Amino acid sequence: MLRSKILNRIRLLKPVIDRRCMSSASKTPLTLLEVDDKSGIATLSLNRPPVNSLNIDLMNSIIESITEIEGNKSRGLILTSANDRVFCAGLDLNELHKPNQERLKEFWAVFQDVWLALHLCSVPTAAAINGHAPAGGCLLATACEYRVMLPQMTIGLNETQFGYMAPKWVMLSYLSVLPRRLAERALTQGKLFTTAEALDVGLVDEIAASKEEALAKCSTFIDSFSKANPLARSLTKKQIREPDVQKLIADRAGDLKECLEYINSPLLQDGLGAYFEALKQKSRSKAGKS
Ligand SMILES: CCCCCCCCCCC/C=C/C(=O)SCCNC(=O)CCNC(=O)[C@H](O)C(C)(C)COP(=O)(O)OP(=O)(O)OC[C@H]1O[C@@H](n2cnc3c(N)ncnc32)[C@H](O)[C@@H]1OP(=O)(O)O
Repeated sequence: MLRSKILNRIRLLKPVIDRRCMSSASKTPLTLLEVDDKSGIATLSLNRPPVNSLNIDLMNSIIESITEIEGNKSRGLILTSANDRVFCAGLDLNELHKPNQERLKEFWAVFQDVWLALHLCSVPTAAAINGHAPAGGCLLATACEYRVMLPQMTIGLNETQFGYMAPKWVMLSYLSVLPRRLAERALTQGKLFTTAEALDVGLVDEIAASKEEALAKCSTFIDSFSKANPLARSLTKKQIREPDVQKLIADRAGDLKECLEYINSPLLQDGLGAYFEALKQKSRSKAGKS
C-alpha cells in the first residue's frame, strides 16, 4: 500500500517537474552531464558562470538532467561544479531582490521542484563539493546522500546573514544531516562552516585534495550499493525521506504564500539589497573597479 502510494506520489510529482522542464530551454549548457560508460555513473556539473547562482533556467536544467539520469538507468549521480572556486552560490539574488511577482512565483516553485527532484532521486547521489557552497548551494549538497569537499572552502545555510529565515523544508534538509542542537545554532548564526569544521560536525563525509579525488570518493560511495537491489534501495531511501518531503508536498501553496510575503517585506528587501550591494562592491574592489 505504502509502496504504491509513494510511487503514485512520485508519478504525481514527475508531471509537474517534467512540464516545467520543457518550458525553458537555456541557450548555453547550464549543466554538463557525462555518463561514464564503464562505471555507469553520471556526473552532473553546474555550469552557470560566474558562481552557479540558481536562477529558473539553471534549476530547470538540473531537474531535466536528474530526470534523464533516472531514465537512462545510470548507476548513480555525482553533483559537482564546472567552476573550481564555487560549487554553487545559492539562489540568484537577482531573483529575490526587487522581484517581478509572477517570475518570483515560478522561481520559488522551481526551487521547491529542484530540491524534491534531487532529494528523492531514485539513484544514489553524492556531491563533489569543489567550491564554496553557501545557502542554496548547501541545500543541493545536503539533498545528496554523501558529500566530499575540497579544503579551504565554506558551506552552510547562511540565510540569517542576509536577513532571511530558511523555509521549514530547507531546515529539514539540514536536520537530516546535523544533530538538532548544532543545526539550530548554525541556522540562527547563519554559520558558514570551513571544510575542516564541516567534516568535524558531519556536514560533509570526507575531504579530498582535488576534484578528481572527490569524484573518485563519490564513485566509491555509489559503488557501495552494488549489492543492493536498485528498486528496493530507491524505495527504502524514499520511505526514509518521505516525512520531510511530505511537509513540503502537503503544503506547497502555503510555503509559496509564506515565502512571497517574506521576500517582499520592505525590511527584508532592504537587508537583501544592502547584502547584494556589498557583494558587488567586494567584487568591484577585487577587480580594482571601485
Ligand atoms: C518563511 C519563508 C521563508 C522565505 C525565504 C526567503 C528566501 C530564503 C531562501 C532560503 C534558501 C536559499 C537562499 C539563498 O541561496 S540566497 C543566496 C545566498 N548566497 C550567498 O550568500 C552567497 C553570496 N556570494 C558569495 O559569498 C561569494 O560570491 C562566493 C563565496 C559564492 C564566491 O566568491 P568569489 O569571490 O569567487 O566571487 P564574488 O563574490 O566576487 O562574486 C562574483 C560575482 O557573482 C555575484 N554573485 C555572487 N553570489 C551571487 C548570488 N547568490 N546571486 C547573484 N549573484 C551573485 C557577485 O555579485 C559578483 O558579481 P559581479 O562581478 O557582477 O559584481
